[in-house]
Amino acid sequence: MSDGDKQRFNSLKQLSDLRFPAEWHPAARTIQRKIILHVGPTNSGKTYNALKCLGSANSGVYCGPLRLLAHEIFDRFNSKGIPCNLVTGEERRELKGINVPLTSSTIEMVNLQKQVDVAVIDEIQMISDQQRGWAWTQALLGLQAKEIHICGEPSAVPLVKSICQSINEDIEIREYKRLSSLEISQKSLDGDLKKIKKGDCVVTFSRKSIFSLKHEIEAATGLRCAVAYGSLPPETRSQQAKLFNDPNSGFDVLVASDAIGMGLNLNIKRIVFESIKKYDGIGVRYIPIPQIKQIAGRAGRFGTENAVGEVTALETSDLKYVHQAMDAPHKNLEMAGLQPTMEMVELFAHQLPDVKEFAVLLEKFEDLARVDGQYFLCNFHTQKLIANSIELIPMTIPERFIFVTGPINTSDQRIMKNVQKFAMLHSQGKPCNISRIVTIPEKVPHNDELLGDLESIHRTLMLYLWLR
Ligand SMILES: Nc1ncnc2c1ncn2[C@@H]1O[C@H](COP(=O)(O)OP(=O)(O)OP(=O)(O)O)[C@@H](O)[C@H]1O
Ligand SMILES: [Mg+2]
Repeated sequence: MSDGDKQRFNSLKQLSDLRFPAEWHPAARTIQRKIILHVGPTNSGKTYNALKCLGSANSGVYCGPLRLLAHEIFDRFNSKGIPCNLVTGEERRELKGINVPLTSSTIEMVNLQKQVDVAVIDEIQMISDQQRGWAWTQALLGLQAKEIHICGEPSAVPLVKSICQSINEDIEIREYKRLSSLEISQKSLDGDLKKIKKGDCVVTFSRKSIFSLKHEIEAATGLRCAVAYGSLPPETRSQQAKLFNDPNSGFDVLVASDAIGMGLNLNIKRIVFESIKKYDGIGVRYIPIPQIKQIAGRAGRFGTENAVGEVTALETSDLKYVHQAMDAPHKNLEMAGLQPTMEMVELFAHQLPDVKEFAVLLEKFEDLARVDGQYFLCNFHTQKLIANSIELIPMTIPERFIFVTGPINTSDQRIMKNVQKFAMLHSQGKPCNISRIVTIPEKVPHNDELLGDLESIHRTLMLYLWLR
């Protein structure tokens, strides 16, 4: 290796050194922050209590995992007469002409430059998520708040404690118990859909089976079913949840995927697992234990006639796994995610002028990056797929970074094509006429394929708003 090469290698190693992420946020390090961790099972009032502190603050921010939740908190505060703004990747709603003390935000979009009295970080266990974990780490290390309320599962306690210790911050732990009891049934439904009753939420893991189950249950019981699954737009999901919760809507059963695990207010009496396996992009696997617990925990709702929740399975063979999962002790999280900032990637790229492809650049960063034992580098898998699809379109590194970190479902080929169209227009400096890119169908979709098209159109519109 020549001296020049050595120097360049050292400089690359330095630029990809992620061992001290707390130092990325010098302003937060100058504030004496008080950290309160609210932990407990699903439906134990963690978020409720954290929001009570936020509601009485002079200034504050809520950081949530989903657009749906950010909206719900925004609505909740404003309807109580506490002015609150909304900031998500797709949408900004800012109340004009008055002093607005609060902001409800999706965690990736939270403003770390602003000083506030109180911040809430919800669903902290997501800090270990392979793709999105970095956003929780960033909020935890970077929020300039005098008081930070963190809510989540007990599995996150040792990791959050250890991160706080590493930055010399004290942490107070408040433990919660479920507000309603939860019974795991000894009997399955013996495969008989006729046994589905009002207040049941039937859980299955593919869109196809959600709709076929809905039709089968409606035929077998005469009850009408609302649906909720991941690629259903958040507004529709919340409208379906409202139908199910309203005893007079005529929709008495919910057929849903794991999308009910977070963010929806649901009045479920009993969770019925129709399936306990899911295709994860590679193979069919058992649903992980923490997820079974989170979904099951949705049964039973404090202060309603469904105060005691029940959990069962459609098939006897699946009920055994549900029991095992519910009895299993929780496993502590070990590492928090990190993602380099755009500036870091840009400086890194300057040292490698010969590397033209952005995906290769990301790969080199991944190879060289060093992290401390309690952190990991979030994977660049989707970023690399997006980078490859727009590789031939001329753009600067920061522009590429915006595209590759966008909310893009890379398994949807239609949206991947539209990403290229957006990138092309941007690169040519042309305005984007969205009605030329998507056409909203006039008729309600009546089959699986048309429904898939509609979901793609929605994703494209959301990406358009995000890029705007
Ligand atoms: N003290 C209380 N008084 C009235 N309602 C409450 C109280 N505590 C919680 N609730 C209600 O109970 C429900 C569950 O509370 P919350 O959403 O805070 O639970 P959580 O522990 O955050 O659950 P999850 O893990 O699902 O996020 C909510 O509808 C909430 O408004
Ligand atoms: Mg909560």
